[in-house]
Amino acid sequence: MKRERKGDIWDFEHQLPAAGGGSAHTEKLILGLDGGTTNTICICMPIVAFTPNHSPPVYARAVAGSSNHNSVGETAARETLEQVMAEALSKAGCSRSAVRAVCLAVSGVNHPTDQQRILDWLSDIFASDVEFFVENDSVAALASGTMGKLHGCVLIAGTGTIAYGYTEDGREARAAGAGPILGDWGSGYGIAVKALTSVVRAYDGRGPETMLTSSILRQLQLSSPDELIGWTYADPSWARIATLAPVVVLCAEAGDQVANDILLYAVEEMASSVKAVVQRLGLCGKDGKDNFPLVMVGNVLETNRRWDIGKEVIRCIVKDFPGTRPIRPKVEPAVGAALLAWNYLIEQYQPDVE
Ligand SMILES: Nc1ncnc2c1ncn2[C@@H]1O[C@H](COP(=O)(O)OP(=O)(O)OP(=O)(O)O)[C@@H](O)[C@H]1O
Repeated sequence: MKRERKGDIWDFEHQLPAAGGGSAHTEKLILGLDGGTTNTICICMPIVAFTPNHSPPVYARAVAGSSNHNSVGETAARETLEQVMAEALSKAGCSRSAVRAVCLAVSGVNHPTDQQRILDWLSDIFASDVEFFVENDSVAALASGTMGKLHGCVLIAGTGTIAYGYTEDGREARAAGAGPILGDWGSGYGIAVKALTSVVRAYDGRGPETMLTSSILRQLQLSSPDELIGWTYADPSWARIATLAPVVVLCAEAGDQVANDILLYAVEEMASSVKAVVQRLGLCGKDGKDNFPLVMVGNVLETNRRWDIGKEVIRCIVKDFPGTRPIRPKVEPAVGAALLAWNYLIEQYQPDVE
């Protein structure tokens, strides 16, 4: 089957209906899943042509809990994934037989054995002609910025942080993402831990006074830094500690030097993760000037009023790699996952696309 380009719309010799045409009950579908440590999102997208400048059509969206097998165990992770796919299909008014491809991008998939286990149970659920893609969740984040193309680097910074990169010939590399104990200082958790440490150091007389003390105590409704010991021992979970990161930004914006230094350190850490990946994969070319997409995802990189962490990270990277093309995705990672499968199906059907 050949693909023709008509204006800005990819058409497929009438094999694919145009967006909005036909009923959800008869169209072939792609399921895109973004499975995180906190929740799992599944979207259902028809296999239709759409203009590159417009959002991909999404028929249904369902949300469930964690599907990271490291956090919840394999049985619970599988149940969550099955449940969220069933719910998305039900919302779209479609049955499992309409599914043509499934792209599961799940955190905790780090090794070919993880992939194989998921592929095995997916093939028990769906018909034999369904295409499966099982990837780490950073793949969906990258694809959400590149509209399904696996090329470039993605920097994710939320509770945790990781940099992941792919070349067009299928090589991949990652940096950071090993957890806070192993040095993810660019993460929301890393920023918050540095802030809490600074408060304790100031209280002991081991470090400079900082506005972080009053701001963090106010935020946590505590009256003395001594009480931070009980607060951290009570529940040291990463997500709970990481919620303090915005306080650090506010203090830095108000001129606090300690908070400012914590953010500068986080910026350098994130930039060095990206640079390591870009260099290992040669995304920047031999002279370091080639263009490559850098997809930026996660709340740490979202725009703050004055101290914009994402902008500072980009500034640091561009100094070494002027061809960096920063992208803030317009679609969510679950849609990125679906687009990955969409692109693959198109390439399969249209091998002689220009
Ligand atoms: N305005 C802000 N400035 C800096 N950091 C922020 C801001 N708002 C939230 N954060 C940080 O972002 C974290 C949440 O980010 P996000 O929701 O992207 O990640 P997550 O999905 O919880 O974690 P992960 O991506 O690691 O699985 C918060 O816990 C906090 O550390």
